[in-house]
Formats: sequence, structure tokens, C-alpha cells
Amino acid sequence: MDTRTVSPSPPILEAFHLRKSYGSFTAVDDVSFAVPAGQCFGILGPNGAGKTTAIRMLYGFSPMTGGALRIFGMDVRDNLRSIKARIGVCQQENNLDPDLTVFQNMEIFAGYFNLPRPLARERAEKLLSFVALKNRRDDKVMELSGGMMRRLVLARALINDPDLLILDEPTTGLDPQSRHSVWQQLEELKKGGLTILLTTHYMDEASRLCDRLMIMDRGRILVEGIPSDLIRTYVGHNVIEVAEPEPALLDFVAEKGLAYENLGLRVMIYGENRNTLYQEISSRCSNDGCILRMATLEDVFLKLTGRELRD
Ligand SMILES: Nc1ncnc2c1ncn2[C@@H]1O[C@H](COP(=O)(O)OP(=O)(O)OP(=O)(O)O)[C@@H](O)[C@H]1O
Repeated sequence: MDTRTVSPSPPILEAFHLRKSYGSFTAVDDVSFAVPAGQCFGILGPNGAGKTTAIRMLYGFSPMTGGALRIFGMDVRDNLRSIKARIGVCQQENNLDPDLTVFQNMEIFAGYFNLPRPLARERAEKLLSFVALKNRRDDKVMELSGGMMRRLVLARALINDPDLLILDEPTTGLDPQSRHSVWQQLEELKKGGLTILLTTHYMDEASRLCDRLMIMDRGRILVEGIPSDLIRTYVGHNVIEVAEPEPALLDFVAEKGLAYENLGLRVMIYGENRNTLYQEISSRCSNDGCILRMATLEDVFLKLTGRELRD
């Protein structure tokens, strides 16, 4: 019998008890997680949860107050330069040079990695094709739309052919079409085996892109796991949502001993046997604002915090 075991490849990134304080305020509090190779790992949380603060420590932009960090098996404190050479970062702000052309922005960025000029130019051309900006290569950045700028920032972050791509809210502020185009490009990168770490407060983005994620709130991790497992474990498959619930309905829900979250204008009701329950509840609603829908990561957040992800 073959007794050899195939050991899983070590994580690309491991964070141990990360902490960041600003004076007496702790923005990131005892956060530990690991990002497996080739996966997309998400940090999902509302505004102010500590997502940006956490990932800024990962790429050395902000020193840790406490904890430890290993990337590519190396301690960040001792190997920041060699680690940074293998990371691509898309910060929340575009920080492109508006007076330069699209292509010049790529070339200047390649300079930070000391890429030989012919290689830098070749990669820049390929990456601009990848993000569908080849026909805008000689336009000034200030002439681009918001979605095009985000795509350029993505292309720029790939100029050093990174082993880990870190994205802080990659689609915040974009229109739906631009968001979909960024998602498609990230999915292609995933297919190519790139390890991705992203932050987002969009649960649809997290569900679509992330193989694993952790939900953060007020600097701490609430839960961590595979998105569909988190939904099944904390909420179930479906949720009954009632708009403008009447007091009699809330009494019925309470009498039945059902779990629910009351947001005032809407109430989410959780329970087994939802089809039967839905018939019972909808027959008690005087308006037609009662729906049975698939549970989402938003419901997980709501169940755990009593608040919505979006402010
Ligand atoms: N330099 C700083 N000094 C003091 N407090 C800060 C600083 N940077 C961030 N904070 C605070 O830390 C907390 C977490 O902020 P952070 O930007 O990490 O949140 P976030 O989850 O990324 O939110 P968003 O989605 O809005 O970007 C917030 O309360 C913020 O006000």
C-alpha cells in the first residue's frame, strides 16, 4: 500500500493575531487568517470594519502594532523588499498620473520593479489588451472613465507578473457594466492560477469571486469559511422577507418561536420548512411585500450583527 500523503501546498499568506491601533482606538484587533495558493480570499465588511487597515499592513504600507505576517513563507518584517517584488496591489484610490498617457503610466510603474525596458513595454502592451484598453494606450488618463481607470490600475498592478494580487474594493463606485468587466478579468486571472486577496463591502462581489472569505466588523473577524457553507450554516437556504410588517405579523412570528431580524421597514424570517411557512406568512400580509428568496452573505452579516452590510 502506498502510504505517501500529498501535503497541501503551504498558504501564500498567513496573518497571525494582526493588530493595528491608532492611539487608544484599535482598528484591527487580533485578526488571523491564511490565504491558500491559487484561491481568491475575500475580506467582507461594512465601511469602517478595518479591511483597508488590515490589508495595508499586508503590503507594508502601514506598520503592524502587533502580530506577525508571513507571505510566500517569509516573515514580512525581515523580507519586505523581496516580498513586495512579488505582489501586485490595487489600492482603493487610483493614484494614476492624470497628465501622462495610459501607456506611460504602465511604463513608469514598471520602473519601480526595475524591469528592462523592452520587457516592460511588451508586458504593458499585453496587459492593456487584457483589460481592453489597447485602443486607449495613447490617451491621457484624465480622459478615461472611472471604469477604465480601475482597469488600468488592475493592468498596472500586474506589470511585475505577481504571485499575489491584493485589491482594496476593486469595484467601489463603478457602474454595473464596469463592475462586471472587472469581475470577468479577475475571474480570468483566477483561472490562470493567480492567488488573489480582495476587500469588498459588496456581498455579490464576494459571492461571485471568493473561494473563501472572512467577514469583519469593528476590527474583528466574525466568521471565516467558504461562502456557501457560511450561508448554509448561519442562515439556511432561503429567507422570508416582509416589507413594512404589521404588528400582528410580528406577534405571529414571535408566537411561533421563529428566528427573525427586524429592520423596521423590513423583517427577515428564518426557519425550517420555508415553503409552508411562506404560505402561512404571506396569507397574513395585507400588502404583497412578502417574498421567499435565496439566502445571501448579507443575511449572514445581518444574523450575526443585527445590522446591514451597507450603511
Ligand atoms: N490613520 C488613521 N487614524 C485614525 N483612525 C483611522 C486611521 N485609518 C483608519 N482609521 C479608522 O479605522 C477604522 C477602520 O478603517 P478602514 O479604512 O480600515 O475601514 P474599511 O473596512 O476599509 O472601510 P471602507 O470600506 O470605508 O474603506 C475606521 O474607524 C477608521 O476611521
